[in-house]
Amino acid sequence: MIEFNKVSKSFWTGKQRKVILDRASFRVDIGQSLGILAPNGTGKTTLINMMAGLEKPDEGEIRRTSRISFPLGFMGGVVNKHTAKENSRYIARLYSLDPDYVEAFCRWMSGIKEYFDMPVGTYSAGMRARFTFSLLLSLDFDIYLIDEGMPQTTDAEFNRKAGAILRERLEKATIVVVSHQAETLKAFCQRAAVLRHGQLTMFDTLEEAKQLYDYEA
Ligand SMILES: Nc1ncnc2c1ncn2[C@@H]1O[C@H](COP(=O)(O)OP(=O)(O)OP(=O)(O)O)[C@@H](O)[C@H]1O
Repeated sequence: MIEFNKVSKSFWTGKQRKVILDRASFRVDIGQSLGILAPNGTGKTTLINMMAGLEKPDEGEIRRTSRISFPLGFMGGVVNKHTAKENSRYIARLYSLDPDYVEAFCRWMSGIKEYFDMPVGTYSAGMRARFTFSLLLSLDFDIYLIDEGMPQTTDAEFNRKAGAILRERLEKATIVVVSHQAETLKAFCQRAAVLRHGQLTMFDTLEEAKQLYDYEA
């Protein structure tokens, strides 16, 4: 479970205060995958980072009682001068998992072949996306946090494998996806919300959330 209790977050740009959350309260429950709609630049990444514990609120409290992932695509724990093999084994140890398993899973899932044994700094954007997505799925979380949907890769074999693994995970895990478009959220969420004016408004269906979102736009 992730619970935001009267959470406020804003940034001072030098000219104005950019409000992301204004005493917002809401909960993400296990078993209820949530899609959050928000226009670009309104705070999707900040919100996901706060859920992950990477950013602190200015005020209020965030309670996290489950195993919550880092955001998909977050490269904070990945060292560019090390290979995918080294990175995956190191991160496995951080999460007290078997390094052989995590390495083998990522090697198979990412499909980046000999690049798996080359420094991450030499990868194309697509290879990075495939590696970080594999890394996320190799670790066991109750809630997976995803910023703007799945990595866009042109590799059909990877997309097929990733889709299958994700569907399998969805049976057990909960996913929180933030996006500026409803289409991205369709495949994942049971509930939906709209981030606007510093509040997260919850809806039972994506269709209802989309109506408010489209109306505001
Ligand atoms: N550290 C910071 N200092 C000042 N402003 C910030 C900071 N971090 C984010 N912002 C501003 O806060 C707003 C929300 O940023 P955020 O990256 O969370 O939005 P987003 O919805 O994910 O954006 P995008 O869709 O463009 O990725 C933006 O206007 C951004 O410029």
